[in-house]
Amino acid sequence: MLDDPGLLREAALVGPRWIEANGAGIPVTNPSTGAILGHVPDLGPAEVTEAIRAAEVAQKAWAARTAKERSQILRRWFDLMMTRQDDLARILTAEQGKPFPEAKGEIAYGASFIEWFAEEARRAYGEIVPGHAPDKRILVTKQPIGVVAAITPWNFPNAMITRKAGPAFAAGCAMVLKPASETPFSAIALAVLAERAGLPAGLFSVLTGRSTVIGAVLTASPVVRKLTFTGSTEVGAALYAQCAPTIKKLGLELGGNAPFIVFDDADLDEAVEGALVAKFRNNGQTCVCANRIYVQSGIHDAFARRLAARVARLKTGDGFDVGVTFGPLIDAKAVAKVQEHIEDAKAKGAQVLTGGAAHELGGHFWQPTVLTGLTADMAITRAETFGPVAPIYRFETEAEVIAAANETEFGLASYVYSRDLARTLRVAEALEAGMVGVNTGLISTAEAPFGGIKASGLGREGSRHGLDDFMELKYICLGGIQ
Ligand SMILES: NC(=O)C1=CN([C@@H]2O[C@H](COP(=O)(O)OP(=O)(O)OC[C@H]3O[C@@H](n4cnc5c(N)ncnc54)[C@H](OP(=O)(O)O)[C@@H]3O)[C@@H](O)[C@H]2O)C=CC1
Ligand SMILES: O=C(O)[C@H](O)CS(=O)(=O)O
Repeated sequence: MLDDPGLLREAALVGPRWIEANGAGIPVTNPSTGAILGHVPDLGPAEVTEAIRAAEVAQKAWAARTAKERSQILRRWFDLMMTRQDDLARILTAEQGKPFPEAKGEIAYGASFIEWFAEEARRAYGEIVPGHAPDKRILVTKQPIGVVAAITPWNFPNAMITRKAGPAFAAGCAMVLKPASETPFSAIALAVLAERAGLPAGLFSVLTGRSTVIGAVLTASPVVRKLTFTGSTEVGAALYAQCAPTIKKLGLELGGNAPFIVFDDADLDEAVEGALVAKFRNNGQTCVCANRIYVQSGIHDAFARRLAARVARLKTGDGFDVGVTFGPLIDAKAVAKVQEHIEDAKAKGAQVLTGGAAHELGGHFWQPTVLTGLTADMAITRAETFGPVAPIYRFETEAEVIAAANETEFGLASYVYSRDLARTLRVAEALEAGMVGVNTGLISTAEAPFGGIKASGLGREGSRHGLDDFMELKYICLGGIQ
């Protein structure tokens, strides 16, 4: 099914060498059909150590190259990703389930981070600061952190890797990556293309196997100077603690519980379209998804009716079928969590406007659902659903909805719809979140700093700030200048 079959490798990359699964190891299944797509090796501590050592050697030579050379290789990697966009999307849909057009969109989004940091690579400027004494001069330079470990999730199996690999390689770092067990083939295909682009051997490893085994070696190694993780807050906190003894720099992109706020004066059609994107992109399996939809009383009923009608017209099915908007959820555990949130809400008084039950296709498919009559005491209010459920809450005043929106341990994304400029700025400034979408439900782009506060994480990915997260400032004090 691929134009370039060499992109689908049942193997892991350990430093310069590929280790084949040879039909054994960890099976990778298609969440839509349950079919086994292939296997990847179940690597142990020895291979992780080998990858770290290879990274340490390769990183020094890589950092010694000019920024322009690093930029040119990253640019070639971007070009190869876009040339093979369809194949990368086919692999992604097969192992993650999202509809093929949406998978193609992720490849373009993921590639945009390599393109962006190919450009940023040549902008790691330092400073010369006026000295504090006549005979002193102050130089401030930037140097790569060194060997970086990355651990990434299954929901964006391409973009969550390139959002880290782009700045890491641009800065002059090496990367040892452990992708999610559900979606390793997207990561392996990226490594195949990186080799073709000229990324030096040993600079980029892709390790497959048990996450606790690989994570234990990565977090304990003093050679690994940074851990960059995207995934749940629970795992992020555990990794944070595991990194403490070696004082690593950390990048944590964790869970979310985004409020989506619609005021009476909002454009109704725009707010409904924005809610559709913010809630249902990737079947709701996105950390920036609208997890709570607050609608002011005056527009509440019209908004709820419109959103439910819009959702009910969309198609659920296999990601390769034409016209499908909603693919499967990633696994049975995800389906159970969606069902649990809906049943708890209904038991506490919520009403189902559309959906609300498993899809007739069975398996990991769920009917896209819109609920009204939600209240603060429900499980869906406190926890991230990570599925196609739109819970609508009614509110009266601005003060009330800001308090409700901020009543969460998370602080990643948030959204506000209003045509009152003063109000949108007041609310955007008051929301406890790293990112705010104003009259839009789609905010993620390589040009902007992506990240959260509170239990949603540390650091930013993308933008001109993203490169600094992979660099160290070095202060050089020149004395004796008479
Ligand atoms: N802030 C953001 O940008 C994003 C946040 N997320 C959050 O992630 C969650 C869903 O993704 P999900 O993949 O289930 O998250 P998990 O945290 O379960 O897994 C993420 C990654 O961590 C690995 N992992 C799990 N446990 C350990 C461990 N003890 N040591 C080392 N590695 C470990 C997993 O490996 P394995 O697959 O082998 O278990 C996977 O590669 C949601 O909460 C979502 O909000 C997801 C994407 C983006
Ligand atoms: O939720 C995630 O995994 C991503 O951060 C989603 S996004 O970058 O496409 O918004």
